[in-house]
Amino acid sequence: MKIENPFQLALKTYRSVLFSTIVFSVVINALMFVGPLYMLQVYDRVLHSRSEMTLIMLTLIAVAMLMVYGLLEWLRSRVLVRAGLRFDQMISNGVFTRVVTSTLKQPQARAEFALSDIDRLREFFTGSGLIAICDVPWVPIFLFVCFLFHPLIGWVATCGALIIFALAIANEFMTKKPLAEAAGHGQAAQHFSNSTLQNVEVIRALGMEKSLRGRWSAMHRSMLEKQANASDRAGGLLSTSKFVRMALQTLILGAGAYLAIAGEISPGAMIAASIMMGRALAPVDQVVGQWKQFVGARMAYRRLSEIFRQLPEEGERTALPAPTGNLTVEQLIVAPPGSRTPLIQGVSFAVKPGEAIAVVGPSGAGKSSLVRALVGVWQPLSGAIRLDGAELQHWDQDDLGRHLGYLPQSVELFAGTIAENIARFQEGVDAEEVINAAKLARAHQMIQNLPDGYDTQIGVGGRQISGGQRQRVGLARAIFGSPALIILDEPNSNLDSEGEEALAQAIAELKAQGKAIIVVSHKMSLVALADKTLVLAEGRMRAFGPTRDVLQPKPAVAPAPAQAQNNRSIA
Ligand SMILES: Nc1ncnc2c1ncn2[C@@H]1O[C@H](COP(=O)(O)OP(=O)(O)OP(=O)(O)O)[C@@H](O)[C@H]1O
Repeated sequence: MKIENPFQLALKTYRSVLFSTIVFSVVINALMFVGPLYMLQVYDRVLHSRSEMTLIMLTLIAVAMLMVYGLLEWLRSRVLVRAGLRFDQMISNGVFTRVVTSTLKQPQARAEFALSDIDRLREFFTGSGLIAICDVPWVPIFLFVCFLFHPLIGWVATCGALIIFALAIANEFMTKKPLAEAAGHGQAAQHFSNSTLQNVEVIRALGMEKSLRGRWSAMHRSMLEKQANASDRAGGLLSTSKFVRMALQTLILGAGAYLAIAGEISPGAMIAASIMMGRALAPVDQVVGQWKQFVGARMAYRRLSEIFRQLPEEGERTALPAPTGNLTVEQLIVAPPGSRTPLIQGVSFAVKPGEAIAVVGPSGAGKSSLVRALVGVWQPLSGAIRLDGAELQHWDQDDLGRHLGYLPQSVELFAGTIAENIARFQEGVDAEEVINAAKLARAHQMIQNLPDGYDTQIGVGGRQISGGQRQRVGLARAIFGSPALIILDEPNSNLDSEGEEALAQAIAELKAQGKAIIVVSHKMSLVALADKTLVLAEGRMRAFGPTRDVLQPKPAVAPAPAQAQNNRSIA
């Protein structure tokens, strides 16, 4: 049996809403007859009989029915808005997860726009777009009534509706391509500006503003040109359809007057026919007016279907017992997402609880690439990474994350307070847990010295604290929740000697607690703490064994004792 994804399920639940929208639309459209019927009665009956009582009664009935009409419109919009919220609730988490996964797997795919696609689709469903479509089936009914008045009136109205519809189709064909291109250029420009603005300080300091602005403005201009192209094409058609609508109102009254003079219809029918034609053309007009929204919603629907198709729902994974920190890596080959060119080739090693391993090697050796695979961010091309015997892919990613401590090279903190960052933004976390992690990371005192302590807002990317402070908070975040395996990618790159000393103490304490630790570092002070060392060069494992054995016999890697100061660099 084919399992439906959350998007298909959400669309399915929308069907019942669609049904009630159709029911509402039926009654609302039936009430559209109130206006023409009222005019017919007033012109052909009341004006002849001059009965004020009849006029008052008719008017009261008409007003009462129009009140029902207003009430139903209000109810319909309430039902749709609520359904829209439900639709959003059903898919937004799924979309967010897929955007994260897709961005990891194919960063160039710009999956983040799927998040605004949810709004676009919801707005279409809850706004006038869907209502316009539900009203379209009424067009033939209203036209039929026009024919009942007189075939000539029916034909004028039908031709009018056909011309307006044909203009809308022509509009779609002529603007589809430039509008899609404009959307593509617009997204590229937005993506570029979003990522560029994250580095405003460098832009200003290095005088890069002009060149980057030039790049952005070229993308922005391309979007505008395509949009202008679409608007140019649509402009002529829009004014033609406006003219057609106005001309039709005149023509129908003219045709009605002609038929009234000829005695074929009553003057009341002439006015009623004009109103009826207005009703018949209204949904056509609405569909034409909503066309852009409709096209946008269709594109959003396609993109969302695609992202759900490409990244199917992952079945519930069997919950594995908490790991002790036994990591084994076997013949690992790793390539970055979307590539088959390996950056890591044939790496094998193991780390046990209570053991620390240092990963060393020159710049570009593949140390961070290895770490990305070890934390499950990059998938191995072949080989295996096992945590307590279970391959990383067999873990639920969130579950795995709780047992992993990871400090990336660039730290990557998020806008929020220090406490929120240390607690990995989990809700309902005990403050003591946060403080314990900070104490273990030797960051407690530093945090206390900040203006608002643990409640200090650190801004986007943690820019409001220093690089060294970021690294200490990042370490506290890595060890929050007492993970079994802790992987630190150059954790001391921004630390002063006091910070390095604190880091060494933290690592020693974590080791004593039985944590398995992997540290990437260029600094001897940290490598010396490791029980074993893995030497990487050009993505390959050059050596692996007890730190003393790996570093001592090779003077090229471990300099002579006279130079072996704590802070010297290796590799
Ligand atoms: N996302 C990526 N896509 C393609 N190639 C990448 C990607 N990330 C890294 N590389 C390449 O992989 C190689 C290893 O990079 P990596 O960051 O793993 O090195 P490293 O040993 O951590 O270096 P450093 O000590 O300077 O941090 C480099 O040649 C780099 O260009």
